[in-house]
Amino acid sequence: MHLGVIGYGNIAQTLLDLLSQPGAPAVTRVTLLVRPGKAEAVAEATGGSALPVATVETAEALIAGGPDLVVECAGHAGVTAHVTTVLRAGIDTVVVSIGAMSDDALAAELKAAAKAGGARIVLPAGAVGGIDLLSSLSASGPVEVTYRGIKPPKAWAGTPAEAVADLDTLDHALVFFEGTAREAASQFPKNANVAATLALAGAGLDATRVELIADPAAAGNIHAYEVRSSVATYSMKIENLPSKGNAKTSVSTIYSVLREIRNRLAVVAI
Ligand SMILES: NC(=O)C1=CN([C@@H]2O[C@H](COP(=O)(O)OP(=O)(O)OC[C@H]3O[C@@H](n4cnc5c(N)ncnc54)[C@H](OP(=O)(O)O)[C@@H]3O)[C@@H](O)[C@H]2O)C=CC1
Ligand SMILES: O=C([O-])CC(=O)C(=O)O
Repeated sequence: MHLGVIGYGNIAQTLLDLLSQPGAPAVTRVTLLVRPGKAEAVAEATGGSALPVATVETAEALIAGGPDLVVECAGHAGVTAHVTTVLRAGIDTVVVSIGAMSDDALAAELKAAAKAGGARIVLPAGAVGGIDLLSSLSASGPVEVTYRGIKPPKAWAGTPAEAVADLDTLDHALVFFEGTAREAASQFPKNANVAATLALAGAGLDATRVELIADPAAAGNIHAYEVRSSVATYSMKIENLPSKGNAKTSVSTIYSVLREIRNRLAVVAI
């Protein structure tokens, strides 16, 4: 597989490492799409990689190389800037920054581009689990979903949480946001992609209730949610290890991307 990757931050860097390990999915080369002016530095940084890595600065250059699959891990701005072009070129794209789909106009544009190009938008489970069951249940009738995203205070740095609390001195768990998944995804683009994932799999962006919590005692990034439907009721709590390179992003997100790649190449997809 020739893999295209949009962004070269925490997720992309670790993904490249994982793809270079023995037993990794059979990705034979990678093209990275980075911000204008950064290609040379990134090419230097990836020079020692076990995989051949090319670095480009435009979506046009990315698609010209003919990748078999593209993974977006460049935040909501990266989705807006590049994914439409990739989909219109007929290349399936794994969109990690799922919260970008909470913008109805952008979501419609992405879907239209995918349809025109004959490509698919793949939304990975990311840092959460149970999306298969939730998506299945949503076909059975109404589902009720309540989600709580709990992270240590430092993971909320640079977000509107700072207006509500002093994150450096917070000594108790604080619910600083209550609202819908759509509101959470747009106000916390680096922290509430899970809320959007649950919403898109289940009750929708305006019906999925979300609480966001800063908790100095949190054991990592915690995603907890309850689902009620006529067919099944379940609850889930995931305690995720934060990434070394970005405390906001759980390591499991990167393995979820790896799973999407593995399933594209495997005889048995699971
Ligand atoms: N679905 C899920 O469960 C999860 C989703 N996410 C999403 O994944 C995103 C990436 O996470 P992570 O890797 O940890 O974040 P990082 O901030 O470490 O990396 C993002 C990278 O994307 C680059 N970038 C931004 N805009 C563009 C652009 N227009 N073109 C090319 N590159 C661009 C950034 O460059 P620069 O530094 O120059 O801005 C940065 O290097 C998060 O922002 C979040 O939206 C994260 C965790 C879980
Ligand atoms: O990685 C995580 O734990 C979740 C996350 O940042 C998000 O939902 O955007």
